[in-house]
Amino acid sequence: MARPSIKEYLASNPGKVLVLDGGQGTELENRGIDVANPVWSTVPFISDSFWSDKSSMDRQIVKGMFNDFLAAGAEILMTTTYQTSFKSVSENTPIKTVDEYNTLLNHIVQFSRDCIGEEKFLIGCIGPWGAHVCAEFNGDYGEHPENIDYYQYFKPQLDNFFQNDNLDLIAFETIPNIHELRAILSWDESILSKPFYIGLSVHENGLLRDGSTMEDVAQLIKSLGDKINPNLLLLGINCVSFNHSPDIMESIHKQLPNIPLIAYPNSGEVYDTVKKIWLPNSHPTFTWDAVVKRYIDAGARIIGGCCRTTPDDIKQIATAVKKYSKN
Ligand SMILES: C[S+](C)CC[C@H](N)C(=O)O
Ligand SMILES: N[C@@H](CCS)C(=O)O
Ligand SMILES: [Zn+2]
Repeated sequence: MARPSIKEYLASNPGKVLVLDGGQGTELENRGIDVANPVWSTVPFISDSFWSDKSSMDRQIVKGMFNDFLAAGAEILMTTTYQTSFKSVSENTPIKTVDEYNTLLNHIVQFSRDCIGEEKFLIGCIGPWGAHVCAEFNGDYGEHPENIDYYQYFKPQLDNFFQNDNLDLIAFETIPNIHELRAILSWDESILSKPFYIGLSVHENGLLRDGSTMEDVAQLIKSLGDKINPNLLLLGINCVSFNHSPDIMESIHKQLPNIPLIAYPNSGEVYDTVKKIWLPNSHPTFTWDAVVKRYIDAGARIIGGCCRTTPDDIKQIATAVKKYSKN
């Protein structure tokens, strides 16, 4: 394989900070794909023509997105599979069986690998239960979040991703609820058998979207002691407000100084879950230069952008990473 294991790579290059790509779903939307759909950014991959017609418009758009993130400086990119759980797909598309679902995931991963080449790292992206019920920004998992069978929900996507050698790292992204976090952290190497990370969805006030504090999160992790899955490579935040993200990163680093961090905030706009549109909020007062410096000082090893960030944002991140990391 052309690539080293990401775990070994990060360990043997302690000053290296990898540049991640930007908001894929919103970038596809910027380029004309209508993602206002129950499977959100999975939508282009559902049509047969994406796979049968090599010159299909959607195929060119997805390829163009990867090319532009690469050209901007991304060194690690993800599959566009945030809302591609078996439950979301089987309830909302003509794909109904696990076999058909595995074929879909295999095609998406291979297509993504072909787009980025053999040298770059590829992340298998898994959105939270909150993506399925559109609660990733409020953490509202109903009256008994502790009773949700998270493993059952994630299992088909995990089973596929963990056996696919094209994927270097698995992402549990935009996790807004501490019960879901507890469930993921309870799975050992027999379930999570290669490197993974967890991206938390955190409110502007620094609380997990369900109201849990970063102290609660840290306590949960510390309570695992040496039972923590050694494949947990990084912890961090994604799709949180750009402006508030450095404070949140510093708070996590203070609680958990030994865990390598990952950060990829959104633009600071706010998602309207009913209309499925982005509304302006606080305008950025910081620059990527300032934000990236603070992330690196707080122990970030992977930095990129989430929703509504574009190749231009990734270019600015890459420049700042070069300036502040000991690459
Ligand atoms: C990260 S959000 C913008 C993804 C889309 C959302 N789960 C929805 O279904 O509308
Ligand atoms: N990986 C997803 C994140 C959604 S919050 C995307 O970039 O579209
Ligand atoms: Zn996002």
